[in-house]
Amino acid sequence: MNSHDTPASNERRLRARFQLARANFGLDVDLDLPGHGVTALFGPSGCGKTTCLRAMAGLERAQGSMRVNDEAWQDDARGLWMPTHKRRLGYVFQEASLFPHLSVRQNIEYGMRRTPAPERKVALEQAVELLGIAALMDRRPDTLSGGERQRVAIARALAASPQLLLMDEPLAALDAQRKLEVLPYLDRLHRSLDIPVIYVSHSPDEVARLATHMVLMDAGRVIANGATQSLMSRLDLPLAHGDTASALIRAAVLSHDPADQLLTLESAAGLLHLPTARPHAIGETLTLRVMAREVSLSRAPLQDSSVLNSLTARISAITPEGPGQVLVSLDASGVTLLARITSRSCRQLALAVGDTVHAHIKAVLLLD
Ligand SMILES: Nc1ncnc2c1ncn2[C@@H]1O[C@H](COP(=O)(O)OP(=O)(O)OP(=O)(O)O)[C@@H](O)[C@H]1O
Repeated sequence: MNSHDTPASNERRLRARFQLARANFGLDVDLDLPGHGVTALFGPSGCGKTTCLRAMAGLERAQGSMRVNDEAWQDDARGLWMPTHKRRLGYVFQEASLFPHLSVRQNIEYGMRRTPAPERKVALEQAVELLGIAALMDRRPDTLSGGERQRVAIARALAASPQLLLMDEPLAALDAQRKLEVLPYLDRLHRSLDIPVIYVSHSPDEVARLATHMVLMDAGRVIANGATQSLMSRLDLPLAHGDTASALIRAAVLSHDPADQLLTLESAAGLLHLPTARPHAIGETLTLRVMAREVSLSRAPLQDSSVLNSLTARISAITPEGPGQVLVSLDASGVTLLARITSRSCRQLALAVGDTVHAHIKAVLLLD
C-alpha cells in the first residue's frame, strides 16, 4: 500500500467495466481504481489504452459501466448513459487542441464556462498559477511553444473543475527538453488538487515519476493493477525487464550537507546518500528510482570504494535477462531492489535465492 492508498480515502473509487469488439481488437477490462492521485494506463502500442480512456469519457460506446466516486456515468444494466458533455471531465490529448482565434485567457475561460459557477472548485487564477502561464495570458496559441501550448491545454481542462482528468500521452508530442519543462507542472497538479487523473503513457520514466497507481494492459486486457512501486519491480511483469528496469524507494530526508551537496535519507532498507544542490525539508518523504543497471553485488562489504550507497539484501529471485545477463531481485528489509549483472558474475559469485549479499548502488535518481 503506498501513501496515497490510505484506508480513509479508499472509499473514493473509480470503477470501469468495458467490453468492446472491433474487427481485429477486443477490449475487456474490469477496473477498480483509487478515486484520487494519478493512475497510469501503461502498455504496448495498440493494447487499448486510448480506447479505454475514450470509453471512460463516453467518446467510445463500450458495453459496461463507469462510476466516478459516487456518480454513475454509465450503467448498461440499468439503461444509464451520460453523454460526454454532461460528464464532469477534462481530456488532454497528445497535441493541445486550443481555439486558434482566442487568446490563452479566452481559451481558459471557455473551459471554465463549461461548469456552472456553484460547482467550480478550481479558480482560474489557481489553474494559471499551477501551470505557470500567467505571462502568456494575452498571447494567441500559434505564438506559443509546444510545451507552453500543452500547459495551457491542461489549465483549460482544470478550469472546468473536472471530477476526473483524462490525459492521453500529454507529453508524447514534445521533445525531451519540453517534456522536462512540463513534467514538474504535472507533478504539482496532483499534489495541489484533489482531482483523480488517469494518465496514458508508454514511458516508464513518466509513469515512475507521476503515477502512484498503475494498470498494465496487453491486447485489450488488464494484466496487473496496483501500486506503481510494487508493479515496477515484479519480475513476472514487463516493466521489470529491459534497459529501464528499476525499483522505487520511498525515503525521508534526514539531513543536507551544503558543503558536499549531499542529501542523506532514511529508507526501510537503510540510509541513502544522494548528490543534490537542492535543499529539502527535513522529514520530507521523497521517491527515489534505482535503475537495475546501476546496482552491482558482492559477497563481502566493499572496502575503500567510491560507492556511497551499499545495502544488505537477500536474493529473492534470479532470472535470465537477454544474452549473458541475469536480473536479480533483492529484498532489503522489505524494500525490493533489482540488479542487472552478467551471467558470469552470477556464476563466479555462486549467487542463489536466499543468499544475503551487499548491493552497491552507483546512482540514485530523485523523482520528486
Ligand atoms: N477507430 C478505430 N477503428 C478501428 N480500429 C481502431 C480504431 N481506433 C483504434 N483501433 C484499433 O484498436 C486497437 C487499440 O487501439 P488504441 O488506440 O486504444 O491503443 P493504444 O494502446 O492507445 O495504442 P498507442 O499506444 O499506439 O496509442 C488497435 O488495434 C487499433 O488499431
